[in-house]
Formats: sequence, C-alpha cells, structure tokens
Amino acid sequence: MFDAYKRFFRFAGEQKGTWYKGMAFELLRSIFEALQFAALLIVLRALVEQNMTGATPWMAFGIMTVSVAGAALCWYLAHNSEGHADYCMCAEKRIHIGERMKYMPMGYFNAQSLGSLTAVATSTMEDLESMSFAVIARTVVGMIRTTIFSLAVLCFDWRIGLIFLLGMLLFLWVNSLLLKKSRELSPGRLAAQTRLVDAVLEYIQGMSVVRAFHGDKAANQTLNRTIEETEQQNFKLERKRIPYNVLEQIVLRVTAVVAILLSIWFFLQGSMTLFACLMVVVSAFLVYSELESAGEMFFMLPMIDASIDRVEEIDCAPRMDEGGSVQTPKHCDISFEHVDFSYGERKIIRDVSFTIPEGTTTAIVGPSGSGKTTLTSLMARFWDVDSGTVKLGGINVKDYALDSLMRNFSMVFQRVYLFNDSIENNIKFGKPDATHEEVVAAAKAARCHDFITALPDGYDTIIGESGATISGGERQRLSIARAMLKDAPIIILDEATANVDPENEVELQEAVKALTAGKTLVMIAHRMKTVQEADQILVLDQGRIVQRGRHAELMKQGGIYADFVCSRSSAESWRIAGRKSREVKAEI
Ligand SMILES: Nc1ncnc2c1ncn2[C@@H]1O[C@H](COP(=O)(O)OP(=O)(O)OP(=O)(O)O)[C@@H](O)[C@H]1O
Repeated sequence: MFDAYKRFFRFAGEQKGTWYKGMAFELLRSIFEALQFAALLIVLRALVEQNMTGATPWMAFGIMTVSVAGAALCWYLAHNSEGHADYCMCAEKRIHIGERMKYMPMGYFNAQSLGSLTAVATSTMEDLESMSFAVIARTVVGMIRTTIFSLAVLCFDWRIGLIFLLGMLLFLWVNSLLLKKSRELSPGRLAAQTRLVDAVLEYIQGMSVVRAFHGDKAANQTLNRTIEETEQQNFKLERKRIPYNVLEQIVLRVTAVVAILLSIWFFLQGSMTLFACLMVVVSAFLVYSELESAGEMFFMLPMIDASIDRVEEIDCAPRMDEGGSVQTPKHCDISFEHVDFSYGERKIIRDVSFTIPEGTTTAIVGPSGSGKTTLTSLMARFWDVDSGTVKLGGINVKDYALDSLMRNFSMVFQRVYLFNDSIENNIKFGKPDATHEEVVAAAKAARCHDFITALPDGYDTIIGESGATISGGERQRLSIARAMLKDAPIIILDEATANVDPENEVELQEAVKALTAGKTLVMIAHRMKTVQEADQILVLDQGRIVQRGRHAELMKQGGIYADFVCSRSSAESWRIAGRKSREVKAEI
C-alpha cells in the first residue's frame, strides 16, 4: 500500500509540493474538527467534577467557534490545492505524453490502437484527475488522524488506547485483502474502458459507412457488447468490494463497542474515573470517523496504480532520436544506400539506392501500393530502415535530433490532417511565429485566400475536427499553404494536387512551382506535366526501383514508365475534355 503512495507522489512530478500542501490542510481540517471533542470534554469534566463556572460554556463555545472556522478555512484551502494539483498534474502529463508521441517510432502507433491511446489521454487521465486527491488525501489523513486520536486516548488510559490501535491494525489487515482483490481486477476494468473508447471512436468515425450500408445493427451490436462488458467489469469490482467494506465497518464498530463496554467495566471495577469513562464513550464515536469515510477510497488505490501503469507505458516507449543531436547539414542532398524496409513482417522497400541532389525535382511514380509514400516517409525518418542508410546532407538521419531533421522538410500528405482550430492557426502550424501578412501571402499563393475570405469568420473560422467542415480540395490547398509557410529547403508533395478541382489546378501548379523554385522537391505525382519536367524520375515497382532517368530516356526504354504515361495521358485527355465542355481554358 505504501509503495502505491510513493509511486503516486513520484508521478505527481512538479505538483508534489501542491499535493503535500493540500494534504496538510486536509489534516489540519481534521484536527480542527476534532477540537469539538475537546470542547465537549471541558463541559463533561465540569459537569462530572461539579465545578462548572460561568467561563466554562464560553470556553467551550470559543473552542467550537475556532474549530468550525478553522475547519472551514482548511477545507477551502485543501480544496483549492486539490483542484490545482489534480488539474495541473494531469494537464502536465497530457502535454508530456503529446510531446513524447512526437518522438516515438511510427510503428508504435500501428501497434497501439487509436482507442487505447485516446483512452489514456481521456478516461485514464480523467480517472486520475477525479479520484487522486480524494483517495490519496482522505486515506492518508484517515490513518494519521486515527493514530493521533488513539495515541491521545492512550495518554488517558493505555488499555483503551491499545484497543483503538488494535482496531486500526485489524482494519488495515482487512484492507490489505481488499487491496489484493482490487489489484487483481483494476487492470481488467481499465482494459474494458479502453475497448469502450475504441468502440465508440470506431462507431463515430465509421458513421457514414454505417448509414450507407445500413450497418447500424452490426455496429450497434459491437458497441452494446462493449458497453455491457464494461458494465460487467464495474459490477464485478463492486461485488468484490462491498463484502470487504462491510467487514471493515464491522471491525471498526465492534472495536468501538468493545472499548465502550470495557471502559464501563473498568469504571464499575473502580480502575477508571467517571470522566475518563465518558470520554471513551464520546471518543469511540469519533476515533474512526475519518477512517470509516476513507474506507471505500482504499479500494481505488490500485485503480490509480493501474492508471499510472498505462500512462507510464507510453512514457517509457522508446524515443527515436535518443542517439541524435542537433545537426546543420551543409547541403540538402538526400541519399538512400541499399535501403530495406518492412512494416512488421511485410517487406515493402527492397535494396533501394538513389541520390536526390539539392535544388532538383524528383518525381516518384509507380503502381498503387509499390511503396512511394513509404519511401518519402523514410526520408524524414517517420520510420527506421531495416538495413542500409538514409542520409540528408551526407549525415545519417539517425544522427539528427528529430526536430533538427524535421526543420528541413515541408510535407503535403496524401491524407490531409487539419486541426480543430482556426484556419490561421492551421496554416501557421509549421511556423507558429508567422505574422498574419505571411499567412495571407501563403494562402494567396496556395489559392485558398478567396475561399477563406468568403467564410463568415475568414481566417478565424474554426474548422471542425480533421477539417470536417471544408471540402477535400480546400483541405488540400490549406495544407499546401501550411507547407509553403514553413519554407523548408526540401518539399515533399504526396499527390498534392489529387483533390484540387481542374479550375484551380493550373493556378495551383504555378504557385507550387514558384514556391518550390530553388528547393529540393520530391513529389509523388500523377500529373503528366510535372512528371515530364522532373530532373529525375524514379519508377518504383514492388518496392524496387525498376527505372530511373528523365522522361525522354524512360520513354525510349519502354516498360512500366511508358505504360504509366499512356494510362495517365488517356486519363488526362478525359479530364481535359471535361474541362473544355465547361469552357475552361487550360493548358496541360
Ligand atoms: N502504416 C502502415 N502499416 C502497415 N502497412 C502499411 C502502412 N502504410 C502502408 N502500408 C502498406 O505498404 C504498402 C505500400 O504503401 P504505400 O502507401 O507506400 O504505397 P504507394 O505506392 O504510395 O501507394 P498509393 O499510390 O496507393 O498511395 C501498401 O501495401 C500498404 O498497404
């Protein structure tokens, strides 16, 4: 049990001081409340010894007033510290986890379900936020107050004092059995909670599929099953807890009754004064009051422990750049030397070697699933290669601290992710200190200024989660503006123009061209014109580079590239025909 407390205070980190302060106030509150007992004793003594004076009630009244006022003040101060400690501890942990995730290998996110990571940041943290103070402070204060009370009684009458202490020891023994049960069941409860978050997330994210395919019955069944499972886990915990809690209460009440009966017997025998006997009767109702109310809280101690386990699991995950340091490359050449890479057991990239000289444009083409996106992810070390080396500016990417590596890349992903924040903040995500003018300039260059200003709140418009409130093409253009503003020397465009409508495509291509001038550009492009103009084309098939060179050379060679050009040309002629019919003059 004491290990759990020690572990918790270690976990509290910088908030440990606030925790101690809160607990000290909680203990003071409890002592102030116990002063009422002293007031009662003064009146009782005066009555028994028949020496009540006019000052006695006033003295009792004064002590009562100090007791009530002191307890109220300490209650206020304890709850202030509690709110601060709970909130700040969890906020700091959430931020810390978010920071930690930035440096984890992407494989970690494959292995961990979205639900389990979400559960840690939400329900597990909420558990810690809502339970910690109540459990830690009340249980510690309960034990301290009972000990002080028992020791005080011990000074009056050692026999009764010992009985009170014995009662507490019995209580702690039953409590250790209760903790054992709770320790067995807490991880299961947490796992069920994680599965519930997972199921709810899946249900919400797949809502459109559920509707389109009338899958509500199947989806509801899964969700209901998970809710039932969580319910069962919680009931199981409750069922196990209640008998032990009842036993704890019985132990404390029986001890109090035994103390009263014995003190009456001692009085009748003449080995105890009437006043001491009355004092024991009164104190028997008070000595365990804090411990009784903290009884249920002890059961939650292992739950806090299990929650800390989950948070620390993420905290202890390996950092990718443990061996790296801040590097400033002299140039921005990217080179792959005999690189192999697999997702788990599945080999995706096979013995790939190439160099992308600084300031050039490289197009990566190849059939779907051939590994194009994976190849670009390896450049920015989203994943670690199985063998071979990836270098930037002649330095192995593993020798960079992650931040100093990422400083060199601006990326526009195939699947654009926008944060549930204002458009302005989304654009300046890669350059938080950018001015509004810089944001507008990037938005204009990425051809999104017009649609942004047409929105009622303009640049302050909050886009829903994942950019849900704007169209695919608009999302794509915002992400291009974001990449432009970061102004890194290497730009990776993964099908950057895939969702842009034909009316905007030409303008956008021009803007991309202007902004990427003089930079190293790596693009996964399906547009013929950009591919043709590239300084180097890498043709990927089943994870191998099967052709490389400029457009004209590759066309002469025939093979996959020539087939790709044929298929793209017919697709684009189909698109051009569509655009002409809408009288859009564009040249491809
Ligand atoms: N995170 C991942 N975990 C496991 N497998 C993955 C992951 N990402 C991609 N893959 C698999 O690796 C293979 C290559 O994927 P990749 O996205 O690199 O191909 P691509 O050539 O870019 O495809 P497309 O043109 O369709 O986007 C695919 O079979 C894909 O299913």
